[in-house]
Amino acid sequence: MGSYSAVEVIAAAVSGAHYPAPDLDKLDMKGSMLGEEQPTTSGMENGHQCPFVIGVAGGASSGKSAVCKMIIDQLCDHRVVVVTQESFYYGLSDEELVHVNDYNFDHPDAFDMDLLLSCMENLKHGKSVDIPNYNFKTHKSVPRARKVNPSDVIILEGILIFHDSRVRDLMNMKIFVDTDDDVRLARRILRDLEKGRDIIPVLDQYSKFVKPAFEDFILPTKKYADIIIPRGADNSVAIDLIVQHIRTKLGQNDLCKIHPNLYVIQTTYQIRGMHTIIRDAATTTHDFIFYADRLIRLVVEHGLGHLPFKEKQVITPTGSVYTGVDFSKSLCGISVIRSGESMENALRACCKGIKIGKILIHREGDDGKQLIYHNLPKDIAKRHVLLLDPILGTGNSAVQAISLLLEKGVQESNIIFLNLISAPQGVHVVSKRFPRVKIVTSEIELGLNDECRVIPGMGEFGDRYFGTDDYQSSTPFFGDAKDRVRLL
Ligand SMILES: Nc1ncnc2c1ncn2[C@@H]1O[C@H](COP(=O)(O)OP(=O)(O)O)[C@@H](O)[C@H]1O
Ligand SMILES: Nc1ccn([C@@H]2O[C@H](COP(=O)(O)O)[C@@H](O)[C@H]2O)c(=O)n1
Ligand SMILES: [Mg+2]
Repeated sequence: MGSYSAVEVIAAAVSGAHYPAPDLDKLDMKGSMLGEEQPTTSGMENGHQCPFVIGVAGGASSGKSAVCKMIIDQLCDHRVVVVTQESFYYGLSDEELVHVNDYNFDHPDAFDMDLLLSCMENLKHGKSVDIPNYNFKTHKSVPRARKVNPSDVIILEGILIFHDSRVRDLMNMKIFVDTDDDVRLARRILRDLEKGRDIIPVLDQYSKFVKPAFEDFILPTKKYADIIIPRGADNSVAIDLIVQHIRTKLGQNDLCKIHPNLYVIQTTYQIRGMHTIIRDAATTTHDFIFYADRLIRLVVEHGLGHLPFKEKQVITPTGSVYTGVDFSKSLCGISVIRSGESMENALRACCKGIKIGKILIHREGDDGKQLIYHNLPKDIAKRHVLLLDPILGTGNSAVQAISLLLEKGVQESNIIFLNLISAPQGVHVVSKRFPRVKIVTSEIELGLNDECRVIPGMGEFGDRYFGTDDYQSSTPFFGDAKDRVRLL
């Protein structure tokens, strides 16, 4: 079969859109092409900020490069660099070149992993590196190395990038692109024929080396993946979730460094999944309450972990001594009416019989706030206070509420402000004014829009939780929600 007709036949067999694979060796942050040295503009050298390292593994032609390109495109406001394992192929000796068809490019020994590791360690420590420039036609590294400067995100991509545990250990997130064998073979044939190779040696290489190496070395590394992406670049939902996770990590690291009293609970895909539901405008009141309650409970538990404790010993039913801790008893909750009231049940569920006071702050225009009502425990000055409000936006309500608590004699360091989402602006305002107040949140937002609303946000929390929003007003109320609405 001539190569032209083979291409035609195979092209017809490969379904779906054709994603032009970027030349990742030449691709750098924000999709720009490399070649020239990049300027280093971040605070890497001073104070060295550790980059977020993502490993992307998968069979040859599974779509690793296409997935990387999608991640880079979506992370457009962060500096991203891609390092491909292919750059670290050992060059072939003259002897090996004569028998190139017998050379196994899919075996772990084909790569100089020590050099890859040292480049990665330097990048992680904020140093620029020279990445070899491998040529697929000559099977040798060409002299002009690629200079790569440290970045916010480093993507390490390659068929066997999870094979070496030393390299795996450098990764903050491991992705395996899981694409059907036939699709990978079809894409590979197309790609190699386009490169000018002949079909017979391409198929020979596949059956002799590529397929066995996939089964023996690549597929067994799938177990190390944190995320497995079926269908590669076609799976935009998986890629969106990955990008959101990276954004959260990058954003929250910076903010937590600036504000040591900001605590963002460790994210998991459960937590991201719950956020996805409660942020979705189409979510019913019933589901909104259910998932908001689950998240609130996590935030409350985390907040309680910041309370002081005394060591306590107990005798277990086996007669042994268990040395544990005793919870702080001088505690109360204060909810900011009305959305903060949604957090009261979780607090009561965690702290039996806890006193909960209330503060009502009226919003005047976009940033003016007026305190119009409060009902606080009389002995509040002696207590640790868990201040409850699910959304920290501009920080104006929080400042009003915390100012009142301080007026009543509460010590600043005894206040823990619990919320579900925090805008960086609000965190700055509260932390600057009250540096000893702890803020515990489950996600940091992108920011505020022109109307001072949190984005991406989740809309008017109180309305969505108590079922009084227009969008969901026709939704029937269920159990707790109905009672809570009536209580208002
Ligand atoms: N989802 C997809 N649908 C169709 N073609 C794809 C898709 N993902 C990748 N391709 C094509 O398959 C080939 C191999 O993709 P690439 O991303 O380079 O894979 P890898 O980096 O894993 O070898 C490229 O020609 C690319 O255009
Ligand atoms: N000189 C070479 C070097 C490597 N290969 C093949 O490339 C594949 C890995 O690259 P992907 O982008 O597809 O992950 C691997 O299967 C090698 O066989 C080659 O053909 N020639
Ligand atoms: Mg590739």
